[in-house]
Amino acid sequence: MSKVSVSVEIFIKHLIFLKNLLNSMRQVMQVKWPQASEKNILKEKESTSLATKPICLTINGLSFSYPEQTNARVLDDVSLKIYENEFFTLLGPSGCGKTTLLRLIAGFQQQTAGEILLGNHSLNDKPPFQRPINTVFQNYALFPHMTVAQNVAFGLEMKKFSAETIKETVSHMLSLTQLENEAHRYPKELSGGQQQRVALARALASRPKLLLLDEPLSALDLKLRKEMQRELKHLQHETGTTFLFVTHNQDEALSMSDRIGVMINGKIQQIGTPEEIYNSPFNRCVAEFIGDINFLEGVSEQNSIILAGGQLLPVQPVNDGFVTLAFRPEHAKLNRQSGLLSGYLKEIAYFGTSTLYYVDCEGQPLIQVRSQNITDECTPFAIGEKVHVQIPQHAFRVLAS
Ligand SMILES: Nc1ncnc2c1ncn2[C@@H]1O[C@H](COP(=O)(O)OP(=O)(O)OP(=O)(O)O)[C@@H](O)[C@H]1O
Repeated sequence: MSKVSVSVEIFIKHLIFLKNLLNSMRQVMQVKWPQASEKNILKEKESTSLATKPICLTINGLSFSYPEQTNARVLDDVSLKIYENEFFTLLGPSGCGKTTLLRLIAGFQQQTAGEILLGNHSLNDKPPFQRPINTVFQNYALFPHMTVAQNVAFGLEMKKFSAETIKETVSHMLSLTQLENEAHRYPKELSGGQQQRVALARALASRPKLLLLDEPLSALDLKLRKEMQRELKHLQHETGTTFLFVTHNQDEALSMSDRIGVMINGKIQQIGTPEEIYNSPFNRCVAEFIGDINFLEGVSEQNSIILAGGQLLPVQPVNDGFVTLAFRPEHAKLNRQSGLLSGYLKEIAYFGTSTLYYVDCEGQPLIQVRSQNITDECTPFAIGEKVHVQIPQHAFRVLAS
């Protein structure tokens, strides 16, 4: 036999060995991955259930640049629908264009392209005072020379409601916001939380069709902020007003909203319920912005993905070439025996209710594993220790790039 045919034979034997190895690993791991069709089903379910709801606000292809920034679009082809009585949150990092979008909806700024509709009526040519929309600003913007009651009555007086209606409405709003005892005090005599409630009472008193809230809780300390989050939800429910709430705080968005629109660099990246946004982020930008997450880089190989550390995952890749997989730290578990990944414990951060472990796995970025501090079932892990990371099959998401 010639040298060439011997080499070919060895090469083929290697191939067969590798193929068998792949198949046996596939069977052992049996990882089942979310398929694109599952995502589509989710979308369809959502759109069918929402299709019957009346629409409050429609934004179609909205774009905007500030005059001095003609090259850069602050908003780039933004489209979304908000339904009546919905608590919709626009979530995004600082500078992504959230306030600008609110200013366009309120009419303080005019879009360069696109359309805004309230119900079926275009707002394009309507000045701010003709739009049945109110705004609650970050700094409250209360009238300092007016009492709480006068602040709340202001919008109603401008609209020339009768004295009796104004008295009744102010009393109702002060009761809803628990400000009855503060009616005759001035803004400077109130705490931050009380001022926030006056701003809300004033904005809701004239029964706007849509209330825009621009980071209204950001000036409050954490405890008060949590209290006000619950009060805001309660107020929205009691008044039945549609809320468009803006924040860069993901916890706030996840805990308060019916749906969230994630905005990054002037573009809406994903719209969904808090659970959809958290559990099924559409792309890496969204996944990175919402909560802690781990990314694994890999290369697609037929029906599998080979991780940078050489591990093989039997998953149908969504595209050829490089792929990104994601999983949340709370879905993984540290272990001393075995796991998909292994490495050395690099850092430990204690958070009271949970502990976050950072594991240095070869060929991957630092992997985070969050463990609830509910039991002391195993000897505590120590920095430098060799550990394994178990990741259940349902934890993985294959992300669009
Ligand atoms: N009046 C203005 N003139 C020029 N550029 C502006 C003006 N206002 C905002 N910008 C720019 O537009 C972009 C979006 O700003 P915007 O205030 O809408 O962001 P944001 O998401 O609300 O940020 P934050 O959460 O910090 O309030 C930023 O790059 C900002 O610098």
